Amino acid sequence: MTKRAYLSIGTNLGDRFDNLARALDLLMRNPANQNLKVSPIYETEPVGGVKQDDFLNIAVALDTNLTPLELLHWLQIIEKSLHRRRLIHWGPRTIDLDIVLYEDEKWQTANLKIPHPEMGNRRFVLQPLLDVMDDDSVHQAWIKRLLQNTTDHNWIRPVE
Ligand SMILES: Nc1ncnc2c1ncn2[C@@H]1O[C@H](COP(=O)(O)OP(=O)(O)OP(=O)(O)O)[C@@H](O)[C@H]1O
Ligand SMILES: Nc1nc2c(c(=O)[nH]1)N=C(CO)CN2
Repeated sequence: MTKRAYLSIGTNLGDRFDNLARALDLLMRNPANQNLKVSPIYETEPVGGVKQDDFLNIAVALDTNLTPLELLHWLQIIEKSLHRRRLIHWGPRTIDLDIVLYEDEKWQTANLKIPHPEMGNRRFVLQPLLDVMDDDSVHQAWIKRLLQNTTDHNWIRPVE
């Protein structure tokens, strides 16, 4: 059964534009993923207290025949192939791919939490997510409300 999934992707190490392009290419190399919609690219202030370079962030919507765990696994393969190293919690990374929403399903396991628990605290997730959200999505009104009410006032600006 095909499901609509929404991902958040961030990068602040190396060639950030190339990292995004490579991540999207790898994402769609899995034939279970179709109908990709990509948000504008935003440059964003690092959130979370670690001093580090600015991020590029995007969100994507896609149809997938993967289960949430299979999708997570595919995202981790992409992170590995882009040589992501996990050094500091909330620290710099070549690429980070998170599942934000998966249809209207809820997951609460050690390895996978959907909706992503931090989304409401991250303008860099909410704004691009709204950009790719389908108008008929059951989530749209909720995401608009989260964006209006978020206490995250770090800057984000679309890249020209
Ligand atoms: N919705 C989700 N999407 C991606 N990973 C998730 C999700 N929920 C839980 N995880 C788990 O989070 C781990 C990733 O941790 P990671 O080091 O990327 O955290 P982080 O990027 O520093 O922080 P954050 O997850 O808040 O962005 C993965 O191993 C995965 O099992
Ligand atoms: N602006 C921005 N800040 C972050 C980001 C990110 O993608 N963008 N990712 C983090 C770890 O998940 C921590 N802080």
